Amino acid sequence: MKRISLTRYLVEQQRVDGHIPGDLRLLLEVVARACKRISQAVNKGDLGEVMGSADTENVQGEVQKKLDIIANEVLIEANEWGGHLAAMASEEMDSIYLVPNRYPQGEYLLMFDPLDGSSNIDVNVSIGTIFSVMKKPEGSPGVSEADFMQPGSQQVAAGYCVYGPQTTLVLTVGDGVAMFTLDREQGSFVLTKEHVTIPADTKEFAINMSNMRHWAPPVKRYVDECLAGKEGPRGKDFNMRWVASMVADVHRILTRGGVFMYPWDKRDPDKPGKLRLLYEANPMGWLVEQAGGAATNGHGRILDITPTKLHERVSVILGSKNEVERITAYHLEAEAAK
Ligand SMILES: O=P(O)(O)OC[C@H]1O[C@](O)(COP(=O)(O)O)[C@@H](O)[C@@H]1O
Ligand SMILES: [Mg+2]
Ligand SMILES: [Mg+2]
Repeated sequence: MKRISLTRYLVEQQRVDGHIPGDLRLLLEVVARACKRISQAVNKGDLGEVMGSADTENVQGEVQKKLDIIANEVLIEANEWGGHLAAMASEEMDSIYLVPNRYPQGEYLLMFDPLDGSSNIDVNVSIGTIFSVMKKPEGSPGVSEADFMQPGSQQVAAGYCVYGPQTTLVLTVGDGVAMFTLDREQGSFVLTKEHVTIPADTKEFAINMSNMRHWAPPVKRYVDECLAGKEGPRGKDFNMRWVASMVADVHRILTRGGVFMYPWDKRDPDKPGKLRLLYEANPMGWLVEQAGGAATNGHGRILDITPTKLHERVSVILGSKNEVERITAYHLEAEAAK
């Protein structure tokens, strides 16, 4: 099979298909380079100074791991000087990061979860980086947090890099989903899957079952029906998986189908969900849609939500289309019955 590098794939997206402008291509190459560096740090594990807690908290009150901070710094350092970006936003930073004046200013906004699945770092289970790219709204002078308040449908690129047994970068620029495996000897990402497609039906669901007693009735109804198996209303047995790293759970769904849920629950009723809209739900939602799946918050399409704050949280249901539609219909039915 002909080896196609990420660089070549992106050049083809730019030149042959005209899908992306040159500066977006260069920006994506920089993000990929940063992911390679994060992958190296992850692989060092206990041999490097990368494991354990940093004994600090992020703006969301979560204890930061050393790797959360390292990954955040790697992404900023790699991206701030290239001239493609206006600003960045990250799970690990309270407010937006403006490209310093000493560097050329670009027109793109980059959002990222530098290290997703933090609780899995110390136990050597797959973790990853999630990213989303949008354009600064036209005509807006300077750059401010308001520029980031665009629905996910405005994304021009989105992806993640999963650091597992293999390091795999998964990308969409609106022309389907492609996967690139890191060839560690060559130091380059090589195209290993194109036109990724999620089957519309599945027999596998992913949810943190320990929260069952807190779920809303439509979520409980769906999972109860799955658990009832062949003898239940679905007439088939279901399997369950929960890695507790969204990147790894979504990667499985892009690879073999399934449905992933991190729904609203009544532990903290004012919080719409656990996952963040701008740098977790939006990029994953778009990837899943580009692979033929669906992504909703139980009520409507995630990509249609206009955010009101940088670290906005959202309820997430994504994956195989027919299952996501079923769970969303259960929510809408419950609402209509109120
Ligand atoms: O520990 P829980 O409740 O199962 O939550 C797991 C979820 O939290 C996350 O780890 C949140 O991401 P961060 O590690 O980036 O905060 C998701 O990746 C994952 O799906
Ligand atoms: Mg995360
Ligand atoms: Mg994180």
